[in-house]
Amino acid sequence: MYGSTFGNILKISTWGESHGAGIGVVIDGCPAGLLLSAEDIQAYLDRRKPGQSRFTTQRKEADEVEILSGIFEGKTTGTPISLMVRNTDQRSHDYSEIANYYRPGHADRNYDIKYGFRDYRGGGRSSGRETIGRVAAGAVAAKILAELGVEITAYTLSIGPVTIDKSRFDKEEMGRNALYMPDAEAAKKAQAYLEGCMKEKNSSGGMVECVIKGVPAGIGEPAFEKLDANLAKAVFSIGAVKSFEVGAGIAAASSDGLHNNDAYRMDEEGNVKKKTNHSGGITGGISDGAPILIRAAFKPTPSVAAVQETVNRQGENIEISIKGRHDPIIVPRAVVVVESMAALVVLDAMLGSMTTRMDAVKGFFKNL
Ligand SMILES: Cc1cc2nc3c(=O)[nH]c(=O)nc-3n(C[C@H](O)[C@H](O)[C@H](O)COP(=O)(O)O)c2cc1C
Ligand SMILES: C=C(O[C@@H]1CC(C(=O)O)=C[C@@H](OP(=O)(O)O)[C@H]1O)C(=O)O
Repeated sequence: MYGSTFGNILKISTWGESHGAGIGVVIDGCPAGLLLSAEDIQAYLDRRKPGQSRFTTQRKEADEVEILSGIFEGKTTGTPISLMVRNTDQRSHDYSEIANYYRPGHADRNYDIKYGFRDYRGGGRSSGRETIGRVAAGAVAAKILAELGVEITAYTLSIGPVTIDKSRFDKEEMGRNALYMPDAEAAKKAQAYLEGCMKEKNSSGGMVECVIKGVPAGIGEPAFEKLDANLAKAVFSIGAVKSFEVGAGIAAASSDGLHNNDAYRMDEEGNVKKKTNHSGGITGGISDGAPILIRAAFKPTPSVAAVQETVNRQGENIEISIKGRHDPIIVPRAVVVVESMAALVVLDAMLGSMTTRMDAVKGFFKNL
C-alpha cells in the first residue's frame, strides 16, 4: 500500500489506524531553527479532536501530542520531526458486527476488495482519525507561514441547508459556537437542523471555506505543480470531501467572460490591483497576490444509526443499524484539517519558488 506521503520539499508521511496503538506523522524537510513547542501543535489538534460538543463523535480522546524527534532546546534541528498521539478510547467490540458487513458510504467493501482483508476496528486507516497527522504537520507549516506573513483562516460555510451570511461575518463567533460558524444566527439555525438529523439517527453534510492571505504573487509552478491543482489534491485527500472549488468555483460555469474576468487597475501607489477576485488568487496555477479562496463540500457522515440496507461478506442482503460513536456532522472538525492541508501546500510551493530565478539562487548562496 503506498500513498501515505505528501509534498515535494516539505514532505509528510501520516501513519496509524483508528483502533491501533496510535496515529502520527513524520515531517521531512522542515528548516532548522524554527521555535516549536508541543503547545503550538496541541492548539491545532484541540480544534480537531473528538468529543468537543454534542455535535461531534462522543469518542473520548485527549489527542495529546508527543514529540519524538526533530526538536532540540525548543527549536527544530532540520532532522525529521516525528509526532504521535496515542489512541486510548477505541471500544473495538462495537465493531465486531462490522467485520462481517459493509457500511454503505464507508470504505469497508473497497478495502476488502483491494487488500483481501481489512482492519475492521473503526474505520482503520480510512478513519477520519488519520487526519491527526495532517493537522499536527499543518500546525508546523502554519507557524513557518506566520513568520513569512501568511495567514490562513478556515470556517464552516454551511451545514445542510443553512449557509452563513457574509455580511454578518464575525471571526470571534467561530470560537463561541460548537460549529466553527462565523455567524451566530446561522450557527443557531444549523444547530436546530442538526438536532433534527440526530433525532432521526441521521447525519448532515456541509461546506468549509478557507481564505489564505499574504501569499506573494508568483507562487506555484506550471503544468503538474499548479498551486490550485495541488490544493485540490490536498483537500480531496481528506475523507468525505466530494467537491473542491477555487474562487468563483462552480459558479464560473454559469457566468460569462466579461463578468468572470478580474479587471486590472493601477492603484494610487502605482501597484496593479484586481477589481474583483473571481480567480480566488490563482491564475495559470500561479498566485497573483490576492487572497486565495478555496471551498470544500463534505458529504454527510456515512455511519448513521438509522436502519440501512447492505450486504454481508457471505453475499446476503441484510438490514443494519450501525453501532459506534460517530460524528453527526464532519464539517466542524474538518475546518482545521482543510486549514492544515492548505498550509502544507502553500508552504511547500513557497519553498519550491525559492529556486525560480537565478538572482534568488545566487542571493541564497551569497548569504550562506
Ligand atoms: C474529521 C473527520 C471525521 C469523520 N468522522 C466520521 C465518523 O464519525 N463516522 C464515519 O462513518 N465517517 C466519518 N468520516 C468520514 C469517513 O472517514 C469517510 O467517509 C470514509 O473514509 C469514506 O471515504 P470517502 O467518503 O472520502 O469516500 C470522517 C472524516 C473526517 C475527515
Ligand atoms: C475518533 C475520531 O473520529 C472517528 C472518525 C470515524 C471515521 O470513520 O472516519 C469513525 C469514528 O471512530 P471509529 O474509527 O472508532 O469508528 C469517529 O469517532 C477522530 O477523528 O478522532
